[in-house]
Amino acid sequence: MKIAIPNKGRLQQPTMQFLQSVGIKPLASDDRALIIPTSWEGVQLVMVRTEDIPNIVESGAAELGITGHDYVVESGADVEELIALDFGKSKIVLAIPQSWKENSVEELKGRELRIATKYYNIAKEYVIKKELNSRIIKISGAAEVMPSLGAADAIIDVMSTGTTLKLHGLKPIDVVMDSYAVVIGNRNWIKSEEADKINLVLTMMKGAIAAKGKKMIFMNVPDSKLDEVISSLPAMLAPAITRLSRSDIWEVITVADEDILPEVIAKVKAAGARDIVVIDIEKVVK
Ligand SMILES: Nc1ncnc2c1ncn2[C@@H]1O[C@H](COP(=O)(O)OP(=O)(O)OP(=O)(O)O)[C@@H](O)[C@H]1O
Ligand SMILES: O=P(O)(O)OC[C@H]1O[C@H](OP(=O)(O)OP(=O)(O)O)[C@H](O)[C@@H]1O
Ligand SMILES: [Mg+2]
Repeated sequence: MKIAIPNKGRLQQPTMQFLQSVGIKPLASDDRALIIPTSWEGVQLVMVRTEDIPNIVESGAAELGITGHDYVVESGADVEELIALDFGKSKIVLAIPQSWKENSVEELKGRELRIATKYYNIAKEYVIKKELNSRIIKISGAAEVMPSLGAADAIIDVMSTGTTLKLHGLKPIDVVMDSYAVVIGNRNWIKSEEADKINLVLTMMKGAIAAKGKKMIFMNVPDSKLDEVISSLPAMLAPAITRLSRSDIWEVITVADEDILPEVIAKVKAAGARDIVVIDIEKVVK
């Protein structure tokens, strides 16, 4: 089976890291190779442009793909968005020159606008919905420079921190949509001969996401301290407890989010836990 992934750009590195956490590791091949075998027998990565991935997956040339939600909508491809990922987060915004007095899209009604964007279809639908008197100018990138060049009045483009807009004398006045990286699938993947393999890949992807930032904590607790240690754990952490053979020591095992780890360790240690061991969790398959 094939997974189409970005061969360059913003999503490339985080996609590779995500696949690594799933256990899908690219095997060394020619740097220029666009189809790469992986450590999972029968799973190949197809390296293509982020914006082409929805159409490639719709065609069935790759069963799965990782791309941006914005490109799924823009392409109009009939694919399934299977898993939302926690990277590639951005907003597609309408931005106008800072020097304009208008601060909302409503105030732009009636004004003639040329909007430069690489999201032609998204922009088209947006200006109709907002009843703007606009002409959409399709460009391939560097939208932020178009207003100061005089090639457009406004833009619809990706914003994350807003630094690029500010640098070019622009201000966002409306969010057209939120975007994030997604795992997409061909509509007929379930009928594919490789459905079992695809299903396993999806299960492992969800497992890696569920495990992210989660730690397993083991500790030894003397009989006399057990109640105190258990009650010092945050309420949602339901621990497993086992008595160590032939001793008055209990082993207490629990799972905690990374961000509350220091607090949990400090509390259980103060309550009498010893030999505290913390282990990364790789997958949580439900
Ligand atoms: N600053 C950003 N922060 C987070 N996500 C972003 C950012 N910029 C773009 N993205 C997201 O990354 C994906 C690809 O972005 P983009 O269209 O900029 O292409 P790129 O990967 O940077 O390649 P190119 O070199 O063609 O610009 C899109 O889904 C987009 O929403
Ligand atoms: O709001 P900001 O945090 O400034 O981010 C927004 C910028 O990030 C992206 O560009 P990228 O860095 O991917 O470079 P590119 O122009 O080569 O695509 C996007 O196209 C914007 O230009
Ligand atoms: Mg970019």
